[in-house]
Amino acid sequence: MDSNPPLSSTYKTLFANHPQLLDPSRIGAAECNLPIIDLRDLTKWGFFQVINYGISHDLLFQLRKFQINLFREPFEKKKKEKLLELAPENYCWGTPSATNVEQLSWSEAYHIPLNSISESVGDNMRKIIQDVSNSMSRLAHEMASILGAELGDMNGNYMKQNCTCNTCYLRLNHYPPCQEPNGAFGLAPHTDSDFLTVLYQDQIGGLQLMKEGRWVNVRPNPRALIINIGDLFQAWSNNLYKSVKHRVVANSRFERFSVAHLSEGEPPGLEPENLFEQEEEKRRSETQANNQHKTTPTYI
Ligand SMILES: O=C(O)CCC(=O)C(=O)O
Ligand SMILES: [Fe+2]
Repeated sequence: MDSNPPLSSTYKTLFANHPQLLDPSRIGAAECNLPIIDLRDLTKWGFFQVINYGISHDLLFQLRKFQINLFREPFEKKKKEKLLELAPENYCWGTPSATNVEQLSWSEAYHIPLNSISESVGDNMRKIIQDVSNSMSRLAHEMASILGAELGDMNGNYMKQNCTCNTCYLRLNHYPPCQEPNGAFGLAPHTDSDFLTVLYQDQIGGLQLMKEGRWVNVRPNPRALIINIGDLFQAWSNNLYKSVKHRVVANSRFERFSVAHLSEGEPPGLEPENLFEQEEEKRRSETQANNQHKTTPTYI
């Protein structure tokens, strides 16, 4: 017995009445390859780039201009004055506890807790920081919900519940040129302690990450933002996603700027303003433990 329905016999007359439909060219179309998303890449790398992320280049450029002007202020002013109306601890430079070059970060940074922005920063700047951080938070949540779907968290609920603006901050990084003969780290090796980091870097390069036991350079892409998995996400995903060790090498000729949006979770009993101090501390101890990886990097 035929298992197909009687399509031919039923619709024979329909076709017979419309012979023009039988021209085979009417069903022709060009061939295309659908984009392939290799989910294994996401679990292997821990770092990836996104494009068309829905944040205007103009907005990011305004933030970059502000960032450059901010770091151009005299050092004494940055050290003593509340330039962003933030506490002096929100500005940091070098690595006060370093006892050797391997532990040193040749950089300065502003940590901006996102919950305090509204009261603190001057109007124009506040708007730019708020717009960038809102957009980056939205992007982080979107990515978390895509990645979380693999783990059965269909709406990114975990991150929604645990990472709020109370626990997130922007870190403005500046890496001055370093002419010391033996080179230096702009940022000593570390993993990010947060859930997910969104990074906006300039085109100078210097970010390196650990891949299969070797350091590799990340080639900057002007169209892309970088997303990386933090320790919290690794733990929550039961090690499916990896919080990958990374560092920045200092450049002897050019300064470099980057902005990191960090989505911390709310650890019980820890005040948000202590989060970045905790992260600095974590970096310091990691630097001491991990410098055996100082090998020549290759580009990826
Ligand atoms: O500046 C960079 O490229 C990386 C910054 C970074 O790793 C961080 O702020 O945690
Ligand atoms: Fe980092």
